[in-house]
Amino acid sequence: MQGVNTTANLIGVQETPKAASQIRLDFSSLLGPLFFTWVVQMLLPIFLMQLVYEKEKRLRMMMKMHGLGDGAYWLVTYTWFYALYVLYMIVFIVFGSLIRLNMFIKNNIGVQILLYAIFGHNMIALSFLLSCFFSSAKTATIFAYLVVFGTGLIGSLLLARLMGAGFWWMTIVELVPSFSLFRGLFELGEYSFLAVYRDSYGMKFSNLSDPKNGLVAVYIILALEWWVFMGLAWYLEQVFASGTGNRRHPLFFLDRFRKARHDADNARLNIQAQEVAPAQDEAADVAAEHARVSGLVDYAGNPIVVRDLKKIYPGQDGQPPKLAVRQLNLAIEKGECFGLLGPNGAGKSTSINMMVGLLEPTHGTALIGGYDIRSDMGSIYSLMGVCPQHDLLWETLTGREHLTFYGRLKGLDGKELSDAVEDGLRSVNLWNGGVGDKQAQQYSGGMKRRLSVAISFMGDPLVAYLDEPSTGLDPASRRNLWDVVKSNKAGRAIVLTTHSMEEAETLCDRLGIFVDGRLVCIGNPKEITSRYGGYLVMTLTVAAGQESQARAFVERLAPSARLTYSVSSTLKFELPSDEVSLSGVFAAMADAKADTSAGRLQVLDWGVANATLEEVFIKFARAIGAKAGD
Ligand SMILES: Nc1ncnc2c1ncn2[C@@H]1O[C@H](COP(=O)(O)OP(=O)(O)OP(=O)(O)O)[C@@H](O)[C@H]1O
Repeated sequence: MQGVNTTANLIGVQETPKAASQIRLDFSSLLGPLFFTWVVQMLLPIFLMQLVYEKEKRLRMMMKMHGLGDGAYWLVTYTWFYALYVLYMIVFIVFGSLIRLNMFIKNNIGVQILLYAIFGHNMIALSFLLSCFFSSAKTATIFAYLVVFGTGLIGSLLLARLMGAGFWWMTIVELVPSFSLFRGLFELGEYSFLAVYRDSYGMKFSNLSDPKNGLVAVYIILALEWWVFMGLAWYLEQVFASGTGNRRHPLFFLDRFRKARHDADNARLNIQAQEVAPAQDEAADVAAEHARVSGLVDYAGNPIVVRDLKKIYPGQDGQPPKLAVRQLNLAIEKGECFGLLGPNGAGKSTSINMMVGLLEPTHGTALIGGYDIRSDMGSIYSLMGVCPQHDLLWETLTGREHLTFYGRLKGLDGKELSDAVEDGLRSVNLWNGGVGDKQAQQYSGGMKRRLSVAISFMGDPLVAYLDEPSTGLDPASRRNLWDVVKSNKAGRAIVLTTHSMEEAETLCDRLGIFVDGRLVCIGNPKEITSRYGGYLVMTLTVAAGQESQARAFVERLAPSARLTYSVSSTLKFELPSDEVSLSGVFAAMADAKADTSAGRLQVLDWGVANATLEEVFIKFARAIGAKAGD
């Protein structure tokens, strides 16, 4: 009986029915930590994607070359990210409170805001840090989503139980910021759950000192990590330099102490490089330019003065050091467009990269607007514009937005800025029909190229570098672009690299042909062709069957003439200039036409010209190729 009575007592509900009551189970408090860990971290993939995208597309480098220093970039990006995060969190908290989720309304709002505020800083710092390890925005985004969802699930399925037990080593687990966030949300959830159950208030500031409340540790961990992450991110960005420019030595912060060692390294490289590449004499025109540069005292009329610039890449895998630029001396005046020509691998990009601050010279320097590239790049960036070989554009920004952005970097503002943007769009034919207001991803290759050229002239820079500006353009677009360059020559120095001789002849006041790391000739296009061509090109069309007679005729004019082309009765010869002059050819042709004898050479058509720039270029490239093959 006793037993029955006990059972009856235990199931007393059956004996004396209990009054109906509401079940106070709060699901937002129980499941909240999982969902809220996901929601609060949802901006992490977006931040990381933007940071990696700007490195991947080399936009960081482009911004740097237009004057946006690393410090300013970090400050602007950080502030923008945090503003976005604050807005997002306001919506999150207001929405949660409006739908009366207990985690939001039972806990003190200050306690919650403090957690979200510190976590926001930590998350942005983490994005900067993670961005150092990725070179693809897609991979980085996928990774970040895995972190967001993975940490939420691990927290909910595994850690929640251990957190309640108060193990000391949970603090180590919480060094992972997402788990810290989870712990913080877990504590808020616990307090609000109990508050609902007891019909009381949730967590207040006074509860932070509760022995089992892990929120204080979370605050401290997140705040300390924020600084550690920022410091690490800054350091790794300098050392990895993935898409941001120069890669620095891991001990770069000891530069002052390393300088002597650094100079010794450069001196050693110099000696090694000289061993592999003996010095060669300069051509007369290159020597004259060298002497001109040495004699320059006032740089005002020469926005670019390059003195003894040399670049040696350290040898890798047992290879000797690579002497990429041997000794460049060059001065470019205001209003001058200087063309750098040369075969692939000649050292053009290396030279330009040193001038724009992307590479450190091994020896020598360049003065841009009077500022030294070794020490004053900050001042130089505001004086220069760059049109890189590949268009570095934000796919989702319009042409107008690009020009506005780069105009601002150059210090333009208000009406001056809007006028410069309008002029820029008009000058490159991106104004009509509202093309300038379309996103760059909708532009054709030619339009993107024209936009890149407009960017390089934004803010009226003293120096503009155009790296193969017309590559990939159709003939009409190319001519259009040439007009843009021509109309922007006044008042500035332009350095242009190109593989198109036509472009070089049309745009450049002077040219330098770069071969194997050195200038082999310098002068205006006409001078170069007449000086280095060294031969005339003669084309002759004669009556059928008179080909050998035509050859004999030309050999009488110039015994060393070389037949370069022959199709039916049309023949093309190279005549050495020291054997015959242009007037000599004209006189000989007049005699041949005046000849009325039987069996005379019947010339149906003929022409003679100096060698072209292309022929001179090929001659230099071949000479070096032959030397390399020796
Ligand atoms: N980081 C590097 N390390 C070692 N060697 C390099 C490095 N960058 C370039 N080089 C070498 O230096 C030489 C000059 O290269 P550079 O890119 O300046 O030539 P370029 O004239 O610009 O060629 P292109 O017309 O193809 O752009 C080449 O032999 C190249 O292989």
